[in-house]
This record gives sequence, structure tokens and C-alpha cells, in this order.
Amino acid sequence: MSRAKKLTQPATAARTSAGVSFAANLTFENVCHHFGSKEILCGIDLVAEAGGILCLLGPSGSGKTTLLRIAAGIERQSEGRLLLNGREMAGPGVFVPPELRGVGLMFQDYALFPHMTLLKNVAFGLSGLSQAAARRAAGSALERVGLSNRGDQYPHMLSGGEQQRVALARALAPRPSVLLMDEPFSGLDSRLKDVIRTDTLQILRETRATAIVVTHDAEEAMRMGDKIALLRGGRLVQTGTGAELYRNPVDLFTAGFFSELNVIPAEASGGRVITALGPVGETALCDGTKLTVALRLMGLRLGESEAGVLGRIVSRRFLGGVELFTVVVEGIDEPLRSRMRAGVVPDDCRDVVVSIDAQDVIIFEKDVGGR
Ligand SMILES: Nc1ncnc2c1ncn2[C@@H]1O[C@H](COP(=O)(O)OP(=O)(O)OP(=O)(O)O)[C@@H](O)[C@H]1O
Repeated sequence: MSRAKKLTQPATAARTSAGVSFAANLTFENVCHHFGSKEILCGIDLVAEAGGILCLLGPSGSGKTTLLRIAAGIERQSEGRLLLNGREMAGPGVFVPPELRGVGLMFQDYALFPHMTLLKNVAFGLSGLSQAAARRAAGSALERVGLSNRGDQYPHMLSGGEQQRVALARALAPRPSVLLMDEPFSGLDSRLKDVIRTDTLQILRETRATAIVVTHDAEEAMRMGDKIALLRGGRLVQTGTGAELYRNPVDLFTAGFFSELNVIPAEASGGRVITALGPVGETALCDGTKLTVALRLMGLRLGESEAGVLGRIVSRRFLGGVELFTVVVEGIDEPLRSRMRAGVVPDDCRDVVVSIDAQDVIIFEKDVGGR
């Protein structure tokens, strides 16, 4: 049975408000890491602000999990320092072990102990408390995630979404000042993911713990993160809010991570940026300077009468609310792609006028790296 199906009748109890942690700043200072001779992370300077949610975003292999493991103390960085509220956790000659950092870690596969009840799973990390106090704390952590009536059950009796909540309860039970989450929603069906993500966000806000969340999904990072740090090949490419990274990406890689793009050549002329689709913006560069222009798919409009250039539709695909078009335009080698609201372009239409929406144009003034 799929995990999503199992959750259609969740036997959840009412959720109580989450207890409060004392949030801390976590600072990575010029962190580098090597596995053997292979450089995995290089020059990472990054702060997870107290009480905020920082998303580590990047493609597979960019070093997100390694950075999280360094924060947890499971991995020791090759160079640089890690500070918790200004106190050195790891650096040259200093290494505070994971259990003394006040940092909670939630693994991608939840890592619940199959032979233990949910209550025992959640109580596992509360070794500093008496047995009775640990049971009480574990009970209230399960209550926070709406599973107080399931404490005597075992992990295999739960759906994926419920297991995720137990893992969250276990990570939060010791009231960590920083909670580290590695791809916390990756095992969930996409509809369920939205619900669990919203619940998790609310619980994180209530606990006020600082959270660092690893994801490779830009939309998830925008939904969750107060701040996003985008990594590529072990280096920080850009840090900022989701809106900052979406609207003002530093390079094509960042732009392409947040939106599907058409990339076309352009040239400066008379203070304007000229493309085969017409002028797309202004520039102070000298005439003849080559530029690169990225157009978001939804900003490439196909119509019958607007001002623009002529194009020919070579394919179209119905995707429900929108249609995806491929269109060729004279002067541009690669076919362009457009996302239009379904039904706007008549079914028998082949020749169209192609125009662009200025807010979906990003102009790069130099060679700005691949996608
Ligand atoms: N213990 C290890 N020994 C050697 N190389 C490792 C080790 N752990 C990770 N790596 C390598 O480090 C690089 C970064 O891995 P990491 O898991 O941090 O990336 P990631 O961005 O989290 O990727 P993913 O999204 O696929 O989980 C990869 O090239 C990986 O193969």
C-alpha cells in the first residue's frame, strides 16, 4: 500500500502548541571540507539566524548534506569554524561532540528504531532525564505533532507522513536550539507533502528553534525558508530571500534553478538591449557589447495581434491549466518555449506573434555561467 493511501484516514489526535526552544545563531566561518583529495565544500560563510528557517538549496552532490553533517558534528570540517551563538563548536583544535551541541538532527529516512514503540523512539534522545520525565517529555512531543494516541504503536504501523511527524517529534523533544533537517519531505507523495510541510512549518514557528532545512527543490525552499543559501559544486552561489534569488539571480545557474528559461543572445545598441525578439531593456554598455538574456517561459507570450515578432508553433502540449509550446522565431537558432494559460491560443493556430513580458526578462551583462 502506498504511504499516501495509508494516510487517508489518519488516526491523529488534536495537536497542542509546540513547546519553545531557545533559538541560537549558527555561523559557518570559511568552512571547507575534503574527502581524501576531493574538495567537497569551499569557503562557506553563512549564518543561520536565531529563530529563522535557512534552506540549503542546490543540485545533487553540491554539498548540502555534508554542510548539515558538519553543523551536527557528525562530520568535522577540514578548515574553518562553526560557532553557536558565538561559541566555537568546531575549529582548529576545538571539537564539541554532537550530543553537547544542543543541535537536533532529522534524517531523510527518519531513522526510527523499528523495534521500539513511538513513545520510546521519541524518548530515546532524552537520556539526561529520569525515565518518568523522559516519558512525559516524549508524550508531549508526540502531542505536539498530533500523535499522542499512537505512542504504543511501532513505526511499521504508520504511514510515511506519520513517520515523518514522529521523527520531527523525536528531533524536537530535547528542545534543541538548532534543528537540522535533511530533505524532510522527500519520501512523501506530492499532495501529502504540501500538508506535512505546512504543519511542519507551523510547528517550527511555534518552537522558535533555528532550523536549517536541506532541499533540492527551489519551490520548497521558497515556501519554507526565511533565507535561502544556494550551493553549487561545494560553493555558495547566492544567499538571500526567495524573492531576491528569483528576481535578482547573480548568474544563469541561479536563474535556471528558480525558473525554466529560454536563453537568447543580445547586444547593446543606443542604450538598449536588443534581441531577435526586439528591445528587452536598457544598458549603459557600449554599442556592440554582447549580453545574455534569460526569459521565463511564462513571460513569452503567443498571440495573434499584439506587437511582436512572427513565430511558428512547432509543438504544443496540454498540461491542464497551462499549455507548453515550442515556437521557432527567425534570428534565434534554438526553438523557444512558452507557457500559456490553456485555451488562449486557438487549436488550429500555427503562426503567432511572439512578445515578451518585461518582468520575466533577466539581463546578464557578461558570461554568467551555465545552468
Ligand atoms: N563519506 C564520503 N566520502 C567521500 N565522498 C563523499 C562522502 N560523503 C559525500 N561525499 C561526496 O561529497 C559530495 C557532496 O555530497 P553531499 O551528500 O553533501 O551532497 P548533497 O548536495 O547533499 O547531494 P544530494 O542532494 O544528492 O543528497 C558528493 O560528490 C558526494 O559523492
